[in-house]
Amino acid sequence: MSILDVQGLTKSFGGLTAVNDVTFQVPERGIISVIGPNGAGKTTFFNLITGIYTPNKGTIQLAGKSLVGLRPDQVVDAGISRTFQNIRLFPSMTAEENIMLGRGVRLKSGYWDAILRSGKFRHDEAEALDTARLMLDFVGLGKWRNELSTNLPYGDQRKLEIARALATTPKLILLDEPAAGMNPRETEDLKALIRAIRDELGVTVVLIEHDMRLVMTLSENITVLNYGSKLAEGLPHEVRNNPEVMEAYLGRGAAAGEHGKEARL
Ligand SMILES: Nc1ncnc2c1ncn2[C@@H]1O[C@H](COP(=O)(O)OP(=O)(O)OP(=O)(O)O)[C@@H](O)[C@H]1O
Repeated sequence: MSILDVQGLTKSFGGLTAVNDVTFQVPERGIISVIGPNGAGKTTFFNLITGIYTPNKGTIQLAGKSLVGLRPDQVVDAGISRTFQNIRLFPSMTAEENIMLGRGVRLKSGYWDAILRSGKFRHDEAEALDTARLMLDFVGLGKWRNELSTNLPYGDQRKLEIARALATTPKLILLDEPAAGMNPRETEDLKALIRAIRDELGVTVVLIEHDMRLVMTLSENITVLNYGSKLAEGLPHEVRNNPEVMEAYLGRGAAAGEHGKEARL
């Protein structure tokens, strides 16, 4: 059964159709990748799902509930969290504080509860701390709990962002280029972590990724976007051997030269 069901999704910026009539279904507890050359519309697609942009056309349903028109925080509340292409941590906060901030979205106590430090607020705060610690341990960063996030090694900062997204207890997590800038060992660790997110937490994973080795070995299904439209969809070996997909990557001579990783399918 699909946990995420996207039908005919379209988004234009002026004359440019960044996402064009895309239909996309994600099975519950799947690990699915969205790939495509630079500018193909991948991040815009994530921005539509997470309420940052409103689509011109199309529907988005999470477990049967429509997400179109919801604000980003409401989408998180509905059960989708995400990480971003560029690291978005608060450098002057500790690893634990960064995660508690993520968990804050789920808390129900309001402004006056906080001012008055009501029982509800203290309960929520304790729960947020528990979740933060649990998620830090889950991603293997327990030892960095009280360290400023800026002092963490690069790969660990990316893991911290994943922990923060997980702290909202999502049904589905969207990872935007999680391996960007990672060395091969960090990428291997990331692969194991993504599998654990699905296997141990039961969270469905959708990732945008340019590292083809990671995509091909991790994904159960791959959707390829090109100029905003869905070019192909299928199992990793089907996508890898699809002549249209090869053309989309290699046909852009500049992309093959500048982004060698992308060109190697
Ligand atoms: N807010 C915006 N306003 C105008 N154009 C935009 C906006 N956001 C994205 N675009 C355009 O939409 C197209 C798709 O961009 P998008 O960032 O979604 O691609 P991408 O596949 O994620 O690329 P990359 O792999 O380089 O991150 C690009 O031509 C981009 O310039």
